[in-house]
Amino acid sequence: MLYHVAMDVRLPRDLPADERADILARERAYSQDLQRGGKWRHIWRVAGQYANVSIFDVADNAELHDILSGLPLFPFMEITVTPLLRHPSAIREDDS
Ligand SMILES: O=C(O)CC1=CCC(=O)O1
Repeated sequence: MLYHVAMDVRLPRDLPADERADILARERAYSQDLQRGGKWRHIWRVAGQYANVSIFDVADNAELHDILSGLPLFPFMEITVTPLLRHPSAIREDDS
């Protein structure tokens, strides 16, 4: 199943710099591992915001929840999930 996931990052201003750097490094590694595995298909920065829009390709709601709740930044993000399905007018064969 495909999901559109919007993540808004809200890191506390008083988070110590070393903790911030550690969380961001772990977030990057976690995300890139899932991208290599094909479950995190796309990640886009939202211009002008500390936010991203991502497309996940996972088995079901439970797998998506496990992935999202495992994000090192999970405690510091507002996440909005929108399930997707193929549009009847779509012509690309590789987007479902
Ligand atoms: O910077 C972000 O948008 C948060 C994030 C999610 C995966 C990643 O590497 O950074």
